[in-house]
Amino acid sequence: MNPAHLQATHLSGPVLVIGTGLLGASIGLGLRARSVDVVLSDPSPSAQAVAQDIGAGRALDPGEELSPQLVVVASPPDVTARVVSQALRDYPSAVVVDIASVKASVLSELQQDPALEPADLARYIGTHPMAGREKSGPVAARGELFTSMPWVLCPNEQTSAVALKTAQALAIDLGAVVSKMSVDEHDASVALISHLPQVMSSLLASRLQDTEPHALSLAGQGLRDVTRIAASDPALWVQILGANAAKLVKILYGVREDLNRLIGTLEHPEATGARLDLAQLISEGNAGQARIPGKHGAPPQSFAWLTVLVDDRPGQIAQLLTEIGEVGINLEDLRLDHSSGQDVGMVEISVLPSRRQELIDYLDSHGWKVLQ
Ligand SMILES: NC(=O)C1=CN([C@@H]2O[C@H](COP(=O)(O)OP(=O)(O)OC[C@H]3O[C@@H](n4cnc5c(N)ncnc54)[C@H](O)[C@@H]3O)[C@@H](O)[C@H]2O)C=CC1
Ligand SMILES: O=C(O)C(=O)Cc1ccc(O)cc1
Repeated sequence: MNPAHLQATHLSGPVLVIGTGLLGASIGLGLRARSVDVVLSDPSPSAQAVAQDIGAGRALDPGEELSPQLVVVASPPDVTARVVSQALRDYPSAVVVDIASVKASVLSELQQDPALEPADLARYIGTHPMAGREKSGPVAARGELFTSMPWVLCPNEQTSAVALKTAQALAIDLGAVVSKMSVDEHDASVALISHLPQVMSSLLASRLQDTEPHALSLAGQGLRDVTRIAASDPALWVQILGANAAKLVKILYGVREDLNRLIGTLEHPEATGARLDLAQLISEGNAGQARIPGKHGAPPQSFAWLTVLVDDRPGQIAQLLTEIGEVGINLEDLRLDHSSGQDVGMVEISVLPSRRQELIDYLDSHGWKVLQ
């Protein structure tokens, strides 16, 4: 559901970002690129200093009385309600948003906070940018993190039109695609779309801990695809999974059933119907995967991949991208890989299927080695 009835506006600032880790510093960088005045605050002096050094915003000037248009709380989920509550009281004319990965627990803590009046909650709106990385801290921050990524707004019953509009302006200024949901709809959705992938990735990657190096040396892109987020921060995920346990466990009951069925099939692979069961498993996966939307929330789009071999020396990839730009073909996605033990890199490129052959012919004729 898109809040299309709300006219898009931009932030005027100042914006105070509390919590200057990966997300807070990325928001600061993105807003600074639009020349919005961003003030940073973090209880960790090093997180604050790094965020300032990378250009995500400035410190409060000594003696400055800040009156922010917007406060963005980007702290860990378990302290988020407390930080929001303090911000609502410290800045009585500001809109306050948080970006924590879970929404119902934060709202319920705020609704039970005796220090807040119902009117305070009119200036608060929970939000969640569905963009991040498996790394944390401001060093990993990127101003473009939110470009074309979903950003969910979860207004509460009291949220004012101004608060909703200001949160929408934040997401739009950072290039995100805005949608609106209740906190329960949000938490049920992310249990499947974000929290299940995290636990499945962690479960799978944990199997690799004691694997022999000769087996690991065979690792290809498939394993990398499904284990990237297994490198995520345990401290953050303990909080996310704990806060959304009830919604996630319902999905895991279904996964357990499917897993039991698969184990039963594989224990007797020659039994009648076993092959059909396996085909069904893979086909059902095909059907689910095909439903994942493309960029900008567009309908699922399958792109065609090709692989280009490049020498492992500086400037090669930049040169390749420049040449692809010159032929006017839009890159939909890009992955880099290295052949173990060789001085070559592999650049995997995805483009619209209708442009794939044209790009292969162009790159071939310009001396690139294309693997099809
Ligand atoms: N990591 C990700 O990919 C995503 C994270 N989020 C949410 O964004 C929020 C921040 O996550 P990250 O930036 O990844 O974490 P991070 O660990 O990189 O940064 C968190 C920052 O909050 C600061 N902090 C700790 N206690 C605080 C307090 N009481 N008051 C103010 N700041 C405090 C820390 O010093 C740290 O600099 C979390 O609520 C998370 O659920 C949302 C979308 C994606
Ligand atoms: O790294 C990725 O691809 C992620 O999906 C990261 C992420 C982590 C937590 C969120 O609440 C949202 C996104």
